[in-house]
Amino acid sequence: MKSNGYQSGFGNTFATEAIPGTLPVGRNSPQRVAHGLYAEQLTGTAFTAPRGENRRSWLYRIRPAAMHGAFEPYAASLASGPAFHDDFGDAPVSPDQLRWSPLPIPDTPVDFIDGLFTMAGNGGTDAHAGVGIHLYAANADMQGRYFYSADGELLIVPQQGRLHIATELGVIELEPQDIAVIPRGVRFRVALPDGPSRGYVCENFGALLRLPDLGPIGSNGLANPRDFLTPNAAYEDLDGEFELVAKFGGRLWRASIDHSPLDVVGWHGNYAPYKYDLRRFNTIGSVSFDHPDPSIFLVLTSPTDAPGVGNLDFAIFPPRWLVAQDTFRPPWFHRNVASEFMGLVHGAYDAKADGFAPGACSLHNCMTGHGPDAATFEKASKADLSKPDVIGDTMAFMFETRSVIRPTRQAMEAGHRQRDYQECWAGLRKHFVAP
Ligand SMILES: O=C(O)Cc1cc(O)ccc1O
Ligand SMILES: [Fe+2]
Repeated sequence: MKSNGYQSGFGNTFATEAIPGTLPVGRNSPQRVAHGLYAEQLTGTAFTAPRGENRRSWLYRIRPAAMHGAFEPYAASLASGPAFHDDFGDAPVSPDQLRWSPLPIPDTPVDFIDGLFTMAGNGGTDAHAGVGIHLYAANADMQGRYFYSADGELLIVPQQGRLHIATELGVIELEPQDIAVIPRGVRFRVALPDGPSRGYVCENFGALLRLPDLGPIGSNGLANPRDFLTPNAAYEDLDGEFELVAKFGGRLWRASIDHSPLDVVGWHGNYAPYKYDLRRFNTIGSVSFDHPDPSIFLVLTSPTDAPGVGNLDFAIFPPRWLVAQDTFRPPWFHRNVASEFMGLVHGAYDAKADGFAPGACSLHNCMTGHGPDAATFEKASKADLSKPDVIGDTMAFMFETRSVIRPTRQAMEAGHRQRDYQECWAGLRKHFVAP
């Protein structure tokens, strides 16, 4: 399925048709839809959600989404069964700092769905709160099968290789340093134009992601709404023996389907996938002294009922100038009430000299001490502050949540876990000399 381009704006009410004259005018559900299509509504919020929060779209499609065989539990072709689930377990979570090297690319054909490996999470779809955090490593296109999650919206952060995401509402083409959000329920298929591919996925069980308020920053800055792109309608009219894989209640299910569900010829509404190029982020920082709190790096937030407290905050650490005077310029040592899962898409991260390669990830839970490693501390404490410093080649990110992030058993046991991570602080020497 080819891209038909994009419409710009965050959360807009869009109207798009792949064949002219598809969308009904002045109503949503006429007695007969143009071109013999079916009308179907897809809601992403409660019917009665306040207008500013209300999200729904009307889809005009070749066959209704109801048409497929019975679902049965999905047994992945992988020997160990699906590694993609919401089993965050009830085992005690240690407050240790944790870090993992990049997930190895498989040496047998594995597509995006079978390549998903659940690392950590909290809450769940029933609680309408929390997140699931997953890595993917894949090398094959999803062929003859389609996927949706009924549990949460999917924030996709590719790290290696482009993703061609054909969705019911149109095509999204992503490359590393772009992100995409696929809403709960929207069916899609992922192809990998570059072959071996890797990245991160955060499934959001809470309120839908939105742009944060800007407070005293004003009416512009950080991620600007017009840089968010939603696809124009595109469809395929395919009959065949296909599979529909669903994530529902934290588990994978499969059903046979005798046609492509990507058969939406036109749609209108404000519940739709979108993408954003992280390089468009307008980065704001200190031009006097001190390293600011990372809230200035917020791209998207899923709020909770508590003012200012995120269910999921998605922040990035993009290229920027460091000019602060009399300041330790990299991230300071800290302990936070929030829990932080970090990844690196590109380059190097300014708090870690070694061991945090693109594709790696780390987890620093509530009140767990962390910060620059010994080599970074040594270098930044002696840096010449009379000159500005540019961090050119970097794109790190953080999924931050209000609740403790529980690493899965498979993540704790994984071969790519760096069991010696805490050693990165061991070289911090005692400098104190009592006067
Ligand atoms: O490296 C981290 O742990 C993330 C982080 C970055 C920063 O600039 C300030 C605080 C913070 O938690
Ligand atoms: Fe941190």
